[in-house]
Amino acid sequence: MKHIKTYHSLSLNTSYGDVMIEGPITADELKEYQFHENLHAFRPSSKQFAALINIAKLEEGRIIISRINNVIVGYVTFLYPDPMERWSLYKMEDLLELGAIEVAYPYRGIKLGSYMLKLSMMDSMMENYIIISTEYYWHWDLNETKLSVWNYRKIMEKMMSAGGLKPAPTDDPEIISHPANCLMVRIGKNVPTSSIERFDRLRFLEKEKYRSFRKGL
Ligand SMILES: CC(=O)SCCNC(=O)CCNC(=O)[C@H](O)C(C)(C)COP(=O)(O)OP(=O)(O)OC[C@H]1O[C@@H](n2cnc3c(N)ncnc32)[C@H](O)[C@@H]1OP(=O)(O)O
Repeated sequence: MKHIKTYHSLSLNTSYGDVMIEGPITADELKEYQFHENLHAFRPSSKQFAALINIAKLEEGRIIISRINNVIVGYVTFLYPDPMERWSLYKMEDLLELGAIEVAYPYRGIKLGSYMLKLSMMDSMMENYIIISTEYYWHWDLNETKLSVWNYRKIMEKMMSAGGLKPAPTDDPEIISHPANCLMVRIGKNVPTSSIERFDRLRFLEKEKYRSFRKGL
């Protein structure tokens, strides 16, 4: 599969001034910018910036950013699921994971997350992918926001729906270990039925396992 990346951008007028939402951004372009020090929800900001640069270099990797002048204040990543994870079991070339989305603390609640997802889907290539996002409440910034898991889950659902991702059932043990966790999915218009069927099996691997135990019964 050829992963064609087409750049899109939009400018948002906010109380913090104009914010440029743009991407997919190349690794060289990323290196031209500063990374806001408050982008540390997943790991220290310098390490996260280095991770983003590496993702941008991947053939399938996509980085969409929110930028004020030359400072990156938000980002979203798309790449193949981690080879250690269930979602890479069938090595589906048309299955991408929304790996992480983050907006620096002072700039939250002004729709940057929603707009980054909207912009991500403007590239018609995204219609060729199944996009997943695994939502685990232990990845959420409950400390800084002081929100309950359920209110945080509401934010995630609203924001993800801006990119067309919707909660979808699965029997993944980690996801079903807490009712606020969920799998979010967007199936592009050009995804073939064979991929959708393979993805359905992937969502319900436990069922598959029991079916194979029953062989001959
Ligand atoms: C796959 C993963 O990455 S899971 C982990 C997700 N990332 C994190 O938790 C990292 C820390 N959190 C963040 O960076 C941000 O809070 C994000 C990325 C979750 C949300 O980004 P934002 O730009 O603030 O989201 P955005 O402004 O688009 O808000 C989406 C909706 O939630 C609402 N919302 C956002 N923050 C709050 C809040 N603190 N309280 C109540 N509602 C809120 C918005 O009003 C909006 O609702 P609306 O569409 O009805 O107006």
